[in-house]
Amino acid sequence: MTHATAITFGQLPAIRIAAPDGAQAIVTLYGAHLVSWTGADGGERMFLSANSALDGGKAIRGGVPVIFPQFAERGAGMRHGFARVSTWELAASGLDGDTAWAEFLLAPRMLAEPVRQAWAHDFALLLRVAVCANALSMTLTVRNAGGASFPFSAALHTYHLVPDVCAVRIEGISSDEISIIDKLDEVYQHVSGRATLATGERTLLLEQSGFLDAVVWNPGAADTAALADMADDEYQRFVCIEPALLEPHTLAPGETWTGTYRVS
Ligand SMILES: O=P(O)(O)OC[C@H]1O[C@@H](O)[C@H](O)[C@@H](O)[C@@H]1O
Repeated sequence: MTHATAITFGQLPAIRIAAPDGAQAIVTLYGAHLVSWTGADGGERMFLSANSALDGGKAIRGGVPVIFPQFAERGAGMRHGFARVSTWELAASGLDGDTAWAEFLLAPRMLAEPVRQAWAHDFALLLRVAVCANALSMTLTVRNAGGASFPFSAALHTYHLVPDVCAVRIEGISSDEISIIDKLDEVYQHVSGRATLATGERTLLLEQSGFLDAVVWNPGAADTAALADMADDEYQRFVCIEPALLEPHTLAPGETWTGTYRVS
């Protein structure tokens, strides 16, 4: 099996990244959206809603949406930014030892015209996705390719698959252990960058750098009922823990910012 294969996921062109040990990830070019991650042990680790659009008409509900250049409604632009609803390109792929990886690129020339006009900055976004054994690494790089500074926020909005959200325990993000009783939508600023997620099935180590903050989200029953792209009981099967850079970071011309994230 080659390490990066072009496939179709739903109706979307996608890349399957496969390591020799069996670890795999699938990333759609729409959004550079990781929609599946299986460890070498074969277990799926990402939630994807059964009701998600997979046709490029609406952001995918599940997996790892790339949030850029705006978080949620903290700004005048598109909710959670345009990166998750834009079509990226596969820039490169390879195998480093046992690790299979692929890099995805988004640049202004690839944006829909109204989107490009609404955020008229010259940038390059690069997302590197790598898998090996039971670890997933994602690195997001933002480069200012233009002549003027711009501010941005970013996040990797990870939907971790869990057997039962009530059994979830998260440590290392807040001074108290986090559990989910009902709806939770909480921002944690300046986190340590090292946390654990006990899913009830396994304990994952979550490591982040560059991303200074974390957001924990589960919509609970009431908000899920209002989400057209999520089945009513699906909130029970995921928790979002999102490495995030919430306070807009200003990049000068020629500068780059890098956020790293590893789940193992
Ligand atoms: O429905 P969206 O745009 O994908 O957003 C989902 C959630 O994303 C989270 O990051 C926000 O904190 C929530 O407030 C929001 O509801």
